[in-house]
Amino acid sequence: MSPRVPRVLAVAGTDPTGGAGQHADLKSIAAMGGYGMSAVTAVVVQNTLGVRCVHVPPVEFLAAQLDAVAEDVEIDAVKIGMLGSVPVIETVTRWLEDRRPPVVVLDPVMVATSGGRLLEREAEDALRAMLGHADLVTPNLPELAVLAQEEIASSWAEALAQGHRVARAHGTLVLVKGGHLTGDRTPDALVGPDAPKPLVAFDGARVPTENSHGTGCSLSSALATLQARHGDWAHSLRIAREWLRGALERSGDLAVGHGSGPVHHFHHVQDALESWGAAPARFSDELWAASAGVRREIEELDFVRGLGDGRLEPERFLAYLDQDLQYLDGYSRALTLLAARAPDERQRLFFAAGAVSCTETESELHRARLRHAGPGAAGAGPGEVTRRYTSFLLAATAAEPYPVGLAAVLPCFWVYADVGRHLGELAAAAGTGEHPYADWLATYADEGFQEATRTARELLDEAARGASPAVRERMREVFLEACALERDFFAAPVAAVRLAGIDGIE
Ligand SMILES: Nc1ncnc2c1ncn2[C@@H]1O[C@H](COP(=O)(O)OP(=O)(O)OP(=O)(O)O)[C@@H](O)[C@H]1O
Ligand SMILES: Cc1ncc(CO)c(N)n1
Repeated sequence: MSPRVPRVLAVAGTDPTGGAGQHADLKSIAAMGGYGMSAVTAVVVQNTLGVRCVHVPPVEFLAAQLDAVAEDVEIDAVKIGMLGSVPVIETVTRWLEDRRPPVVVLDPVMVATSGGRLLEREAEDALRAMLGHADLVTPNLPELAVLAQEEIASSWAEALAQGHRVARAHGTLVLVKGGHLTGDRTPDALVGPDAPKPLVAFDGARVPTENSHGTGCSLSSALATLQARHGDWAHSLRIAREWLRGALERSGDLAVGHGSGPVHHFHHVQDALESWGAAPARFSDELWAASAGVRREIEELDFVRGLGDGRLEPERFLAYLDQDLQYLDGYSRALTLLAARAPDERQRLFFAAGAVSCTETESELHRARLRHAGPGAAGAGPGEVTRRYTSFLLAATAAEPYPVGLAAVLPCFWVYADVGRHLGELAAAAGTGEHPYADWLATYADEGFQEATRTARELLDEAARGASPAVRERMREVFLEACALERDFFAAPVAAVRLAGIDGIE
């Protein structure tokens, strides 16, 4: 009877960044409902950018690991990955001869996705000689060519024919994988020794991502696990492919490394966690936490305290409003640029509406105040911080990737909404009588503004999910830069008024 939770052993090398090798195997085995175990063949110093060096422990040590597992645990399937050298191949072969588990999947690892050899060239013959021990061999196209001792197939039809020659020569099943084909399809097919026609073939559109570190390891260990449970290779391949597609599509949820990143092995578990009410980890939460220091500095500014308790001198407030009006002009243009670049109608409308509201509602409030204060209240041109902040916004929204533009405009929503909420509390605490800035405070504490802030945050999280690690890093930088500019902006009117030497301020 097939075990409900198959016990699957990965015999493979390591990847300290967790995306390939036995780390990917253990995650994939667990993701497919198996119990994962691992014996180390080689300790590999690598990351998502490349392989740095390889240490092969004495083979006696590997043999002892294999025996320790087999003497204690009934192994339902084994997945063999990186072997590296002839003595390692011979050790694993001897173990298979003695204690072969019912399912053996061999991924003939030769070169990492990131480049870097993982099999010595002189070990290729020994690896070929081992193929007959496997039920299924899962080479990528360059590995298939080495096994066939032929040129790399340049079309899918050639790859299938080559797969059949390897299957026939070694009496095993071969999974011919199209991951290395050029073009937008990634077909996979199972080819047996008896006929060139595949036993089963699947096709699918290539997932547009650079995050393919460890896909081969992940697919082969998922297949070993599913096969131990179902005993049907075609069915196992169908499920494994569907899962791997999700793992590739959701790889952007992970922010791991600067090169070809890992796939998200547990994307389905993340969905389950969210459906159980576990708070999803949001990229915006990370950014918010990183900005805590700057936000504290904002709350401690004289200007902000005075605005909250109503004691702020009117001159300071007018100097601030004057700059804010000019700032809003730039901000509105930045939102318009984002609207033009938005990938869908919802986002386009959101930013276009934001641009309108900025110019009409908020600016009107400012103008009314400035008019009320009489001639001379409006200063000359934009101050240094106003100029710096608006130039930064326009550059980010016009010339950087769209998600980076989103990160640049978000603090103006979010920090303001947060300061507005904080000011509301200060105003309530100050309590008595008419608050001189009540109408102004109300705009930012307003539910409509808070709602717009929530939407802008959701859009940023959505964009971050599809972004590369490099773009996410840039989003983080730009978000923090915008928060620092918010702080400088709140601090500027005091500085400017001081510089102008207006009486009664110091
Ligand atoms: N961008 C992609 N979109 C969809 N499927 C992909 C993509 N990249 C890889 N795959 C699938 O992943 C599986 C393994 O791919 P591939 O042939 O590239 O393995 P590999 O080179 O052995 O991987 P690695 O060396 O990274 O472990 C195949 O089923 C392939 O179709
Ligand atoms: C240890 C190990 N095995 C396999 C691969 C192939 O991706 C890798 N990069 N590292």
